[in-house]
Amino acid sequence: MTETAIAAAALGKRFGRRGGWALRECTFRLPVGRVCAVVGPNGAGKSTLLAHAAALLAPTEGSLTVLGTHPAAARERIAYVAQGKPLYPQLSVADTLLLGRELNPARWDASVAERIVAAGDLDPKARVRSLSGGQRTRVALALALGKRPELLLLDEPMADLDPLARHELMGLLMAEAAQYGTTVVMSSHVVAELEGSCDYLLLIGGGRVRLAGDLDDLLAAHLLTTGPVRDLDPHTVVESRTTGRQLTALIRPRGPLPTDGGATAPSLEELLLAHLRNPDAPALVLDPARTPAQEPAA
Ligand SMILES: Nc1ncnc2c1ncn2[C@@H]1O[C@H](COP(=O)(O)OP(=O)(O)OP(=O)(O)O)[C@@H](O)[C@H]1O
Repeated sequence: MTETAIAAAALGKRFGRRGGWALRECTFRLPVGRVCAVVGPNGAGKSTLLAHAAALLAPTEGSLTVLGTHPAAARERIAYVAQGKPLYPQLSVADTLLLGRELNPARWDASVAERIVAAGDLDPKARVRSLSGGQRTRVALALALGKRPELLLLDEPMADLDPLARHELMGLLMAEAAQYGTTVVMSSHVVAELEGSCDYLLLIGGGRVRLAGDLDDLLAAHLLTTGPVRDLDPHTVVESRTTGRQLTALIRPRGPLPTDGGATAPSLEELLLAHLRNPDAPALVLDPARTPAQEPAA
């Protein structure tokens, strides 16, 4: 079994010859068995990246391998829940699960799929077209998890679920992933949804990788410092703000810190917001094979 779930090397995608680049020079590696959050502003390229991993799009330049092979060759071992949760509207819930079984005869786990559907009080005879957005999400997740995938790709999976359903399905997702060692790659805008469930982070901005690596390593590579206004050299500054004579900054320390101020580890939200507010901050891509990882030149 391969150790790498997804490896991108200088991956670039351009829609049409004259279109802009949706992804550019994306290089990162996601080890298997991790729960990876894909984060970034609207239009950053998250869905485009997930669609490449699901073999629905081909790179314009560079390459992407999934579970050690070409994405198309890994299709059987992958489940993908796209943003619009496409399902057959005319099929009933029960027939949708039946189709899941027929399409995945060697892998299908009816018990998990039926458990997910039953927990939502869905009538198995109800047609998919009659379901609410959140109920459709539940069926799409049942179909995806019933496949017992090695890699589960979820594009904003929880967006239309109510808080209770979100909590329940995230818990179930994490339990399934832990039990079967499933790699989960999940795009989301909701930091609270990611905190406590994801252990790997991929932040994309403007089609480029801004942060990639083990979440704890990325958090440990940053410090939130406060103190008198000063030159922050030689540290890498992601964001700095001055209030009166006080300077607050999110930095990647390089060498000793000044002793006349405070420094705390940032939360995931502080890390993300600082990078989102400062799209020109240098990227940090940590190679999972190397610890401590080196920060590439900006
Ligand atoms: N089929 C397409 N044809 C042309 N341009 C596209 C197509 N799909 C995506 N794009 C463009 O590629 C860029 C990235 O889009 P993508 O949907 O991957 O972003 P995203 O990060 O998933 O955004 P959101 O958070 O809004 O879902 C955008 O500029 C978008 O307009």
